Amino acid sequence: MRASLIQIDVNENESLEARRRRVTALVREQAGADLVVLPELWTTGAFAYEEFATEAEPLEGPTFEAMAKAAGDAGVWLHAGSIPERDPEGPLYNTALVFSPTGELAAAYRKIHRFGFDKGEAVLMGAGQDLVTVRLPETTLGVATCYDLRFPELFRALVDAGAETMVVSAGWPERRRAHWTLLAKARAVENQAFVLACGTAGTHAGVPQAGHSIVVDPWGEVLAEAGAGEQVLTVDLDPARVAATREQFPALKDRLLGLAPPARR
Ligand SMILES: O=C(O)CCC(=O)C(=O)O
Repeated sequence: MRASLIQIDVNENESLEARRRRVTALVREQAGADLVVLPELWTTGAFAYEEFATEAEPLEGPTFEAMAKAAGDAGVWLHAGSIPERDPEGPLYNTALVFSPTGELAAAYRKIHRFGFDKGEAVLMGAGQDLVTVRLPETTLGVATCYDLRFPELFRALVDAGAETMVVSAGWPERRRAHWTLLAKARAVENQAFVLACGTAGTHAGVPQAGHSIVVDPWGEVLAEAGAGEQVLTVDLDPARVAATREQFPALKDRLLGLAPPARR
């Protein structure tokens, strides 16, 4: 299975429309991949709090339309990162979109853990409630967004829901890059799953971004890691490694604390 993570440079020198056009072209260029992943809130930037309300889109807005078409044109599964979603009957949400290779919406995931403590996303957006997994022919994706990476219980719940490949789209800041790398590896090792973590490059709203998108295998080995700038990180994965690792080192079967055991394969 070939995955391409597109680590987009998000900065204020480029208009949202220009970036959407550029990203659409980049996705189309990934024809031949099985899965393409984009970062969190790449239209506005994850720290551009003032723009969340002004640039929020209905679920099926311009970014949805562009990404659905790009997925269909390229014939790839596309985790299109997230958008600030305007729910006509509720608050804004930080919503990730996943499209099938025919351009159909396969899943929408509203970020559960909002970042900012008492400001920013934590007060400007509503919290999602639902876990999201997506069945691909080769693997089952577990979907998470940025700050979610700090909450191992979410990933364990995704394992219980059948996830084998955790896809994390993010706008992670440079000053906590060490946490990003460490947590991506930890989530892979503890869940014996692939982790595909795609962040942004550049600086927006005065916050330099970490870049360093990373792909970790179920044994915790780093298969690929991006640098700081805009980059397409392409990697070939063997999805059978998940079952093999869980079989050879069956730590998930030793869970206690009253949690449901993982389904046996
Ligand atoms: O947890 C962190 O350090 C960064 C989280 C974040 O930037 C986000 O969720 O948007």
